[in-house]
This record gives sequence, C-alpha cells and structure tokens, in this order.
Amino acid sequence: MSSFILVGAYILRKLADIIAHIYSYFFDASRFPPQVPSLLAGYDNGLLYVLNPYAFLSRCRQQCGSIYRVSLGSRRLVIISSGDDISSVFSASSQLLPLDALHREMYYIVAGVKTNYAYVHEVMIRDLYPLVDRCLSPRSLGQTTQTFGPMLLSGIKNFTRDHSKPISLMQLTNEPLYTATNLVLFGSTFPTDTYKDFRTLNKSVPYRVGRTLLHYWPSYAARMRLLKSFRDYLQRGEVNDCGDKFSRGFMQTFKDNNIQSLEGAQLVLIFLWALHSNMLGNSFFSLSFLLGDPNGFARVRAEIDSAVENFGSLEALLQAGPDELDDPSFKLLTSAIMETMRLTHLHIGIRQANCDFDLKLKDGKMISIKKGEYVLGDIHAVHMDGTVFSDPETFVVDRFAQQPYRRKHLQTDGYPFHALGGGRHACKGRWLAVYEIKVVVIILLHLFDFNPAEENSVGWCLPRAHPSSTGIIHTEDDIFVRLSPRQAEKGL
Ligand code: HEM
Repeated sequence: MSSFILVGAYILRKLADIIAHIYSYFFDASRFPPQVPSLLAGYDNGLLYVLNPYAFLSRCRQQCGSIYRVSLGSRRLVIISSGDDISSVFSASSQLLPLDALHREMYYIVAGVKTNYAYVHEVMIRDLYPLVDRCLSPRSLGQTTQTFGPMLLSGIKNFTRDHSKPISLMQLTNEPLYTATNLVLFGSTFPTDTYKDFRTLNKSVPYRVGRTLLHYWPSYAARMRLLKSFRDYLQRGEVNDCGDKFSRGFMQTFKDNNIQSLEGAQLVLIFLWALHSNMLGNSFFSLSFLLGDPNGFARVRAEIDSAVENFGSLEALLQAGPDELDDPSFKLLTSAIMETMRLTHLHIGIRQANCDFDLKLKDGKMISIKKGEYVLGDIHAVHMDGTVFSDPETFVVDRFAQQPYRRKHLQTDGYPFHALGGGRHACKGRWLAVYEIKVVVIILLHLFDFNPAEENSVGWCLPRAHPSSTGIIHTEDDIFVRLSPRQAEKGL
C-alpha cells in the first residue's frame, strides 16, 4: 500500500515538474505573488504537501521566490518565507487574520472537539491564556516553578536507577519532564501515569493532520484514556498545593465555568498538548544534537560543571529559579537550545483571512489577500537561509552565544528567528520552555556519561525527520543509550 502511494506521489511530482516547466513559458513574472502551477486543480499539490510538506514548500520556493500563492486541494494559500515579511503576518490584526482555522483543526485532531468548539475555545482564550500570561511571564515564573528542579531530579533518578540496561533517550528526556511539569503546574492530584498515552497521541498528530489512518486506533484509545483521567482529576476538584497560583487558577476556571465533564477534559488535553508537544520534542533533539557533536557536548558540560561548582552542588543549583539560570554563565547551553529550535521548527500556525484586505510588507509592498485565503509563514525557509545563518543545516552549538548576553531577552534577538512565534501571538510559554529544557540538560550532562547502546557502535545516529512533520520535526527514530554515573556521582 505504502509503495503504491510512494510511486503515485513520485509520478505526480514528476508531472508537476513538467507542468511547472511548461507553465513557466506563459508565466507572468510581474504578477505578485506568483502562483504555483497545478495539474489537477490543486489536488496534486495537496497530495504532495501532505506527503512531505517541507520538501514541497522548498520546491515551490525555488520555483516562485519567497512569497507565492499555492492551491492545496480546495484551499488557497499565500506562503511567506522571508523573515521580515513573516513579522508582518505576526503583527497583522487578529480581526483580519485570525488563528481560528488552526485552532479548530488542532482541537479536533488532538482532543476530538467537534460541535462544542466555540465554547471550549472561549474558555481557553478568555480564562486560560491570561492565567498563562500571569503565571509564566519572566516576572512570576520563578514562583510558579519553585519545586520543578528537585522534582525533575528525583524523576530522572528514579528512571535511571538500573544502569545495566539501555535506555530510550526519548523517554529519558521526555517522561520526567512531562511529569514534573504537570505536577508543578496542576498540583499533586494531577494524574502521574499519562505519559505513554500522551506520547501515543502526539505521535499520531502528523498522520491525523494528513488524514492518514496509520496509528489511528492506538491513538484513539490513548485519547479516551487521557480524557477519562482528566475528567476524574476535574471531578475530584481539589488542588492540594494551594499555594500555587497556577493550579488554583486552573481549577478555579473549571469551577467558575462549571465544566467538569467531557468539555473540561478536552480543554485540559488541548492545553497539555500546547504545553508539551514542542517542549518535549526540543528536549529530545537538544540532547540528540549534543551527542552528535562531541566537542559541543564537552563545552556545554564544562559550562554546567563550572556553574554547579559556583552554586556549591547540583541540588543548590536546582533550588535556584529561572532568574538565576537566565545568566551569561549558561550562555552556551541557552544557545544550544535555541539552535535546536532553529533546526527543528518548520512553519508557524496558519491563519485564514476574514475579509479581503491588503497585507503591508516591511518593504512597503502590498499583497492583496482574499477572504477565505490562508496565510502561512514558512519559518524553516528563514531558518535555513545561508545568507543569514552560515552552514544552516548544521547544529552549531555557539551560534547564538556570540552576542552580549541580555537577561529577560531571548538570545536570538536580532536574528530572523521565529520558532517561538512573535507579535500578538508570541508563544506564552517560551520562558517556561527555555528554563525547563535547560534544567533537563543540566541534570543529564552533569550526572551521566552517555554511551551508544550498541557496544560496537562508532558514533551516534541522529534521528531522521518524519517526512510528514508539521510544526516541529517529528521523528519515529529513538536513540538508545547506556548511562554511567560520572566519577563524582558514583553514589547514584
Ligand atoms: C519549545 C517549546 C515551544 C515552542 C517552540 C512553541 C512555539 C510556539 C509558537 C511558534 C507559537 C505561535 C503560533 C502562531 O502564531 O501561529 C506559540 C503560541 C503559544 N504557545 Fe508555545 N511553544 C513552546 C512551548 C510552550 C509552552 C511550554 C507553553 C505553555 C503553556 C506554550 C503556550 C503557548 C500558547 C498559549 C500560545 C498561543 C499564544 C497566542 O495565540 O496568543 N508554548 N508557541
């Protein structure tokens, strides 16, 4: 079946290339933005996009330049792939270019939200977004994450007790992070046994976006179990650690809106997905890239060891909050995390025009956007621009460590870097994400030496990107490692 699809896709691709070639003779280069040719009223492009969005967009860009129109099935899109112009999309008014189409799609794909979308979305935007703004801003993040470091350390220690067996790097970098984050944000009554189901559901997202049935049943069953756990959590209605503003506010939102049933559980699941999907991916890839770059690994570890020494112990460092870790002494580590985001983030959320209007670009040029058209920022294209990022395909550990360090600023400021969005819809969890991934890498690099699980292996194989990845690179590959406690930590 899959070889039939691949042959079909190959033939379609060749046909699209031939048509594009013919089309270029009749192509009006003065028309702006140019239109990607299509053989079958956009359905050929739609199929090629679903099979490998990132290769398809790259071919279109070579053909048409950095801004172009393309039909994917019945959907008409304007694709923008230059840094300055993507910023214009970010700052466009939500009345003109709302994110609703994306939200509706993701709510359905992740949590099965159908008829009750408007209500669930309203609670999310009206009550939960402001809560995130209040509790995860640089000013209050320290209070929200007070117990995160020690909790994560204890989760990692539990997970790594048996050094005789190979360990999945995916699970090592994800499960303790997932669990500690949930406990810190939602309180100790939040179910702690949901990681495997969350992972199964998250793995199915690229297939669900492409409307492929692969992984459908296991992920459907996983979603049902997750919804049941979250419904039970809401029904218990108690947050034990009531000192925590976030968990109290979260539970209060459900009480105020009197939602405890399926809608409440769906809301928790969507929120959890927004919180974890990118962060877990980044945590796994940060470690993978570092393992693939022994020199970078050694330099980041030296930075961490020196910081641990300054704090007196790892435990003392983990008691410190995000403010203390937002410091030039972690410059290289922060750069490694941002570099991982640069390499693994594909494109930003799609927006759909509410009416006809002219989108003004940075150079003063206008694009006339028609009602119903979608606008998509191809951030991967920007992040792979060799005129801005030298050797763009390579993980360069200190790429963002060269400029002076500014606290409470992303180290990527000044670069065309869009992995965390921007403008009106900049990622609300960005400070939490950067802080927590830092803590994961600090603990793992300080405590362990990593060896490939295969004894005769000569090096590390980087995980391959799944061709249907959307948003962030997905991978089906894992890396298996043997951990050994470092000399100073033999007591582990
Ligand atoms: C590495 C981790 C993360 C990455 C790369 C990331 C990326 C993004 C991006 C690109 C957007 C903008 C989407 C758009 O404009 O279309 C966004 C929005 C958002 N992110 Fe994140 N995110 C991460 C972690 C988190 C975490 C930990 C949270 C915690 C709750 C979070 C909550 C949100 C929310 C609520 C929005 C919507 C903002 C709005 O529409 O006003 N994200 N994120």
